[in-house]
Amino acid sequence: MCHLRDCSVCECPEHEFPETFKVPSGQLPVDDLKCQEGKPQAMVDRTLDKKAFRGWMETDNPWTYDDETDNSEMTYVNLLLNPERYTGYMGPSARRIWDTIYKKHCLKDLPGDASTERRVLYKLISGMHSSISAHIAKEYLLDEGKNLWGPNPTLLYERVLKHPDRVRNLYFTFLFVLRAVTKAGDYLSQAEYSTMNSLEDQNTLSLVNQLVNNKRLQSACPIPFDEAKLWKGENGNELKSQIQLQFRNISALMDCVGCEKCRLWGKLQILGLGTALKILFSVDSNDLINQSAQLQLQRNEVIALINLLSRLSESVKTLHDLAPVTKNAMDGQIAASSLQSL
Ligand SMILES: Cc1cc2nc3c(=O)[nH]c(=O)nc-3n(C[C@H](O)[C@H](O)[C@H](O)COP(=O)(O)OP(=O)(O)OC[C@H]3O[C@@H](n4cnc5c(N)ncnc54)[C@H](O)[C@@H]3O)c2cc1C
Repeated sequence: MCHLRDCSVCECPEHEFPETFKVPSGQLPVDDLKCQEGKPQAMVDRTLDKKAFRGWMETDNPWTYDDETDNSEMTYVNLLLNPERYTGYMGPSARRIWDTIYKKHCLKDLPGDASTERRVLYKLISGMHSSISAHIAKEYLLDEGKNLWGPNPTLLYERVLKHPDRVRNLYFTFLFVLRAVTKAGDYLSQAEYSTMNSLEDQNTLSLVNQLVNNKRLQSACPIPFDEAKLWKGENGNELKSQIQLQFRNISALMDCVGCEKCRLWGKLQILGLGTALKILFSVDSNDLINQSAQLQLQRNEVIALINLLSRLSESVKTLHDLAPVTKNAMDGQIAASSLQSL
């Protein structure tokens, strides 16, 4: 389905796996009574303290297809070595995935009276789609023989810039995810970023704090998205269950993406969106006291959320950087075709 080597994912060699993330084979789970010989005093005290972050949990996310907990088939990949860019994945297989998402899951051609919530789901998927297209356009294989990579402004124009709704949806998704990250700010700034590499871990924590406590960002965009307005209708809960099911189906569909690297980024970004949905719609915004107590995230969810925000913000920047170049290129093409038709 993909004709390029660039479609494959390079996994981290064994020695690069963070020690703390390794699951030793054959080890009994910590709460297995057999390994504590049935002694109650040997049980781990799991009382939760008042801090926002209370250790990594394996809590179910109602928005995602549940395979994000550690299992033996999981491996570690360095995302920096596997950038999201052009892979050559296209044609009927890729088209079928997008079509299934939009058509089967009733996201496209929404009737005029479709609920705001359904529109939100459509915009989130469309925004993520625009972002994927922007990354393909930013790093495109211009000459396969020479292995020459660079921007492809025409592709960006055709797939994103020419469609103002796709641009708007990218901004919408960016703001939605930004709101989720800032709402979970307390939790994220207390999470354990422990990989046994103390320098990297300190750096990660410092970067997370800079992001969630960024004064310029807070004043420029105090409430990027107001989630309190949703699910207020008569059938709010029923609608939420329906939309959760739709999103879970979309999340499961990511396993069918026939290009390894696209699947990696597709799954990661859908998990990031599912995490944003969980933060915004599983935590009561009015209950400030219990807000942090209600939130439980898995390590993979945090990784996916932050990476999704990074992808979306890079895509917004790509649009800004390439839009003028694109305009010149398109003006040139239009001028050339007008000359031809004279
Ligand atoms: C999950 C996933 C991840 C992928 N990741 C990569 C990748 O990393 N690298 C790579 O090279 N390819 C990737 N692909 C393939 C890529 O997205 C395209 O499918 C492929 O490049 C062919 O593009 P296309 O021009 O046929 O249009 P597509 O992007 O396939 O779009 C199909 C149709 O969807 C509609 N559409 C397009 N954009 C939007 C939007 N923003 N909002 C609403 N509707 C829209 C249009 O009707 C369009 O004709 C991925 C595909 C999937 C499903």
